[in-house]
Amino acid sequence: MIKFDKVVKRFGDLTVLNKLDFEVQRGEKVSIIGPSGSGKSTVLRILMTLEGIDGGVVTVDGEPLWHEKAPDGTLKPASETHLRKMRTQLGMVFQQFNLFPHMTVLRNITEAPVKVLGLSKKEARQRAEELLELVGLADQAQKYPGQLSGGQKQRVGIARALAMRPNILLFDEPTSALDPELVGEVLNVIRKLADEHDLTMLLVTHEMRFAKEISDRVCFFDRGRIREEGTPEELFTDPNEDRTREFLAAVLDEAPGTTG
Ligand SMILES: Nc1ncnc2c1ncn2[C@@H]1O[C@H](COP(=O)(O)OP(=O)(O)OP(=O)(O)O)[C@@H](O)[C@H]1O
Repeated sequence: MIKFDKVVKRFGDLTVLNKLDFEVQRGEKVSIIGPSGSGKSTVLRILMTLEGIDGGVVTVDGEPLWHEKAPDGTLKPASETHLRKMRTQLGMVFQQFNLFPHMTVLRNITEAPVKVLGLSKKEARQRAEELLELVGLADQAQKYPGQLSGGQKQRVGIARALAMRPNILLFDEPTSALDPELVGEVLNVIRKLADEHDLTMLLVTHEMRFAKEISDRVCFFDRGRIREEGTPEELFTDPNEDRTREFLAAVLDEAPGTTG
């Protein structure tokens, strides 16, 4: 469903992704863990077409994301039309929620389906109401984001991403801006999605216990490459690489209550 083939990403002199090879199968739930600055969020931002690439090819559901096939079969840089089309396959849940503060919860969720997918207001509203039910916020539709707790805002963020019916859902540290007592309610919603839907999910997280619980596979990122990957049992219980072991020891030591 997702393939990074020798992908290079630079910011000025800094090479953030260094010929990254990475794949996610359809329906797979994959977590990315790793030290700060290792390029985890950049992978999601590239998929969301928020950042371009400097080398290699990214493929989503068999089609190049940042390229288009020319008539002679070669790849040329993607047009805005191609990017817009590809973008509809992906939804993203952001660390800082990114809700529109001047719109009600309902409008936050209906806006893109109406504007981008061309749904009627009625259809979009019906879809939004179902999703608010799913995330446990059916009674908050007319509130503004400023009237909600962080956990509620993030659940709206999840409903908003799902309203576009993406095939792939990306989570960028969805609980790291939340007070500890609000983390659980957001993780419960993500857990429910993982259990009940065949969405492909890619999650960047510092919640080690959660990554262990919901992932089919965990990838340890270090300096723009996958240093080690495996099932949660393999990676958390018996990592092969010293670097993985050091990282896990440090994070598990730092916050045993949330990461253990
Ligand atoms: N727009 C940008 N301009 C310049 N440098 C950037 C930009 N975005 C990210 N970087 C740098 O790229 C590197 C990787 O960033 P990225 O956000 O992908 O890391 P990360 O692994 O998600 O880290 P964290 O866990 O702290 O969020 C960092 O050194 C960051 O400072």
